[in-house]
Amino acid sequence: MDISIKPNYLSGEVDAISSKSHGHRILICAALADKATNIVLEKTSIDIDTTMNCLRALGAKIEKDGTNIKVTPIEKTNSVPLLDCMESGTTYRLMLPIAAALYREVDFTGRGRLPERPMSDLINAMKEHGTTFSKEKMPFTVKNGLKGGVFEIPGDVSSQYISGLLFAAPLLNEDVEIRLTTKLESGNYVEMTIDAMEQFGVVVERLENGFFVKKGQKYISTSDVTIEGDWSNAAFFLAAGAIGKEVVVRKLNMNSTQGDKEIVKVLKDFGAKVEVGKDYVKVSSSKLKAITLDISEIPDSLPILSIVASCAEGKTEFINAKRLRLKESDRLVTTRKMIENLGGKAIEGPESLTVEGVGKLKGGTTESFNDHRLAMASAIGSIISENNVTIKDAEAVNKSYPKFYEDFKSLGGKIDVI
Ligand SMILES: O=C(O)C1=C[C@@H](OP(=O)(O)O)[C@@H](O)[C@H](O)C1
Ligand SMILES: C=C(OP(=O)(O)O)C(=O)O
Repeated sequence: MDISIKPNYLSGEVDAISSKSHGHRILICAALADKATNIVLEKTSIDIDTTMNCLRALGAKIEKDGTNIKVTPIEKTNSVPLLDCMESGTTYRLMLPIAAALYREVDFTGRGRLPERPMSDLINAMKEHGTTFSKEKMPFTVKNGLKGGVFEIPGDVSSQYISGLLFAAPLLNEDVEIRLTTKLESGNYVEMTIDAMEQFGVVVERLENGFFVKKGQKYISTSDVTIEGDWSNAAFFLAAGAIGKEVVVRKLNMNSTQGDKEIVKVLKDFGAKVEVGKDYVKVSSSKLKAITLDISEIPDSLPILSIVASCAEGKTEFINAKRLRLKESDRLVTTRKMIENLGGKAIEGPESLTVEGVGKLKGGTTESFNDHRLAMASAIGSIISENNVTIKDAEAVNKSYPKFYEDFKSLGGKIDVI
């Protein structure tokens, strides 16, 4: 689907959708627990549905009734489960150690760029613990289970490796220590994992250089869990406020462990007017100034922040961005191309992106690059464009935010499908 957006300010209020990252984690803990858990999840996305389907393949029962989801824990089957991770990195890296711990044999497959995204450090760490893989890349068959002990793994490729090993740890018969061989990046996502595990009764100890999970712990079902609002996706509309008129995003948890709640501070640093309420954030524009931002802890915010940077006086530098190349697209390349396609200026470094503030973008034709965050950032870019913005393959938003264009229109956005 290609769409054309007529430049127009967005204004008004919108509810944050359910967090993809929190959703994956609570579904996983519920599927590994001792009895059924009820989860309230406002809206799913392809990635959350993908995790649900993988848990079903492992033998969990997941029933949806509107926004209520009942998860009945995994009962192992005699067949060889097939886990299709679609294009979800989180599903793949979280489910691989879990599935290997539960089943003697399990098949994995995936689509799009996912089989090419990094996995070798996790695969090698699992091989050291007895797991065998029919091939180095999906589709493959995983056999022989997973043993506990000490896992050595880098922390600067994907934090999802660590989250996956942590989730699997209580399923193993030995203590598990995860020893980081580099500094941990995207560390808040690991905190979110530990938080979810603790909510289900599993204690994770933080070591100076890693994590420790004592053997013999069990996931224990908790009372109803509501999936919190998604800060990574709220960021798109909060940014719309910063470059346009007043926008309010509701249903956000100010005490969330989601790293992307940092958007509040970042927009303030750019100079936007930001008001934080009990469960909402209100943003409106002011004179914006360029900043230098270490993006390593909040990688998913780069595409939308580059749109904000296009509006800010001076050159904004996004540094420590090497892992941006490992996402649904190489986001240093695709974010640069998006800005260029829309008539702005961006310079790509090996591990950085510099965006020059140009005030207004020209608009024009860009594409999603099959990356939801690029499609959403381009749509928000239309606000500061002189001409219409055409986005090719705009349906990429379905990966994390299927009702993005609906919400965009509810705030006054003007979209035509072409
Ligand atoms: O664990 C998670 O839910 C995620 C971790 C991050 O990935 P990396 O740890 O690979 O940076 C983030 O980019 C991704 O969108 C979601
Ligand atoms: C990188 C992302 O997701 P994943 O790694 O789960 O594919 C994302 O949502 O931006």
